[in-house]
Amino acid sequence: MSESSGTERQTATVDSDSIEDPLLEVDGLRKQFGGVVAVDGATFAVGEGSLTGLIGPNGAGKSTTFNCITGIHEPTGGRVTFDGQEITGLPPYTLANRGLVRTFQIARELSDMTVLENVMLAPDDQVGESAIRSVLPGLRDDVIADEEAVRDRAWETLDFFEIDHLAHENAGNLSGGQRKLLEMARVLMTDPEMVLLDEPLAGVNPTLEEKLLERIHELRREQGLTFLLVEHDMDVIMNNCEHIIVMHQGSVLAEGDAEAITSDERVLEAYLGGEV
Ligand SMILES: Nc1ncnc2c1ncn2[C@@H]1O[C@H](COP(=O)(O)OP(=O)(O)OP(=O)(O)O)[C@@H](O)[C@H]1O
Repeated sequence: MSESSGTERQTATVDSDSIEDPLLEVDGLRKQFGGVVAVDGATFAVGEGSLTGLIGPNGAGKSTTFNCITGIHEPTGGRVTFDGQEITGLPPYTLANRGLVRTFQIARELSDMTVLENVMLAPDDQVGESAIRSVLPGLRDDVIADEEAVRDRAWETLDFFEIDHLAHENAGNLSGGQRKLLEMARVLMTDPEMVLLDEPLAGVNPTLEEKLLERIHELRREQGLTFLLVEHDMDVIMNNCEHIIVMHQGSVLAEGDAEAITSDERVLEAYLGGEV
């Protein structure tokens, strides 16, 4: 840093209050496992319709933050608000009914079912209650009874992700990348407003990676969906996310666009000091 500037070093920090139209707000989130404080007062917001990246060195607290938002872990402290309503500690199926979902790996028992069956069932581990109701939340009972509607919607979703040719294949036979597309198709069937993606591109080949990213951008553009993405691939984050939140040691170190983040000395220091 130049001493001659005479001013405070410019950083990428953006006050979360400055996020226009926040859909998700995380305020002072804390999660402790015994003596380990995994998340230590994380505060940030995700703008409606944005593709926001959550990054940080190994052990920064990204996955734990994710799990606290999506009802996998109960936070030790702090508050999570979605669409203006507090959702702190609510279970995944309640969140899914409100429009906040995350992708899940295809469970072992679903591997023996076909791709179409997987999509028609939707993630009942996520939504719970009636599988059919989970597929199309908010529909009237008489409509829910119409399995054909669910089937049509399932085919449309498979077509959108270009895995309709795999409809009758067992999910267990898919490649890693095809599984990721199926996981996305399953959450899309719940008609979400916001999707949280934890490492959606891990083990995905470049062709399918491009396809998945294209679909994410299309869903934002055409349906106004909001995405929060945890991803270790920096190129993916920098090239696709308009807003990036950097976590370090359980709290938010900096946030801003790719240019601001890559020129923030504290971010570079955090990564150099970490194991990345
Ligand atoms: N269930 C748990 N029990 C005890 N400690 C945990 C648990 N889950 C996470 N931790 C600890 O909390 C800290 C944050 O972990 P977390 O997995 O959230 O970080 P991360 O940023 O997602 O890391 P990575 O990029 O390596 O996945 C780490 O020190 C981790 O060892």
